[in-house]
Amino acid sequence: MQFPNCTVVDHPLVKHKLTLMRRAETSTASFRALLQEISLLLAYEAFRDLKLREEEIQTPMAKMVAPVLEGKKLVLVAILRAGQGILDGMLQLVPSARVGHIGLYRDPETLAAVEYYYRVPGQLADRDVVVCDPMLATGNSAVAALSRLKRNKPGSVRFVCLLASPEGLMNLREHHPDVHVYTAAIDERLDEHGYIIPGLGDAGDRLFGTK
Ligand SMILES: O=P(O)(O)OC[C@H]1O[C@H](OP(=O)(O)OP(=O)(O)O)[C@H](O)[C@@H]1O
Ligand SMILES: O=c1cc[nH]c(=O)[nH]1
Ligand SMILES: [Mg+2]
Repeated sequence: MQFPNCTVVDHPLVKHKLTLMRRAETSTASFRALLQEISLLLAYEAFRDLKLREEEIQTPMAKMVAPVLEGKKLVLVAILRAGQGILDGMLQLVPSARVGHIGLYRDPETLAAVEYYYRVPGQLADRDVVVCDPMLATGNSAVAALSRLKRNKPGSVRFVCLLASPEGLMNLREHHPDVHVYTAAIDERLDEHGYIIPGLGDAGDRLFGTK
C-alpha cells in the first residue's frame, strides 16, 4: 500500500535499532536509550526541508557567507507519555527548540483519545511544529492532538513516530491531509485491541517500566 502522506526512514541504523526495540526481552534502560538514538535519526530526515538563510561569519581564516536556520525557533510537541522519549532524542539535535506537551490516553474500550493535559508555547504562527509519539495505531491520539494544536494556528506541522499502522496513516490522512508523517516502519495491521502487529507492545509501559 502506498501512503503519500508518509516517509519511511529506512536507514540501516534505524532498522537495526528498531529491531532491538521490538524484542520482548529488551530492558527498559535499553529501550529508552534506543528510542533516543533512533529519534535523532528520524529528526535528521524530518528536518531535511528546513529553510536556511545566509549569514556573514568570520572563521579563524577568513570571512564567508554561511547558511544558518531561518525563522523562529522550532516547536517540538510530545504526546504524553511515550512521546517524551522521542522528544528527548530530538532535543539533542535542536536543543534550542521550544517544547510543548499534550497529555492523552487511549480509552481501552472505545480506543478514543482522552485529553488530560495541554501546554504548548504561545504564538505558534510562523513556527514549524513537530508532534512526536512513537506509536500511530488507530491514529485517534494523533488526530486529536493535531486538531487541538491547530486551534493555536501553527505555521506548519509534521508528525514523527516510530511505528505506524496502515489504519493510523489513513485516519491521519483523512483528518489532517496537510500533516506529513515520518516513521521508522509501517507495520502490518492492528489487533482487536488496537495494538500494532507485530509492533513492540505498549510504548509507554516499555519506556517507563510500568506494568
Ligand atoms: O493511535 P492510537 O490508537 O491513538 O494509539 C497510540 C497512542 O497509544 C499510546 O499511548 P497510551 O494511550 O498507551 O498512553 P501512554 O503513552 O500514557 O501509555 C501511544 O503512545 C499513542 O499516544
Ligand atoms: O501497539 C500499540 C498501540 C497503541 N499504543 C502502544 O503503545 N502500542
Ligand atoms: Mg500506553
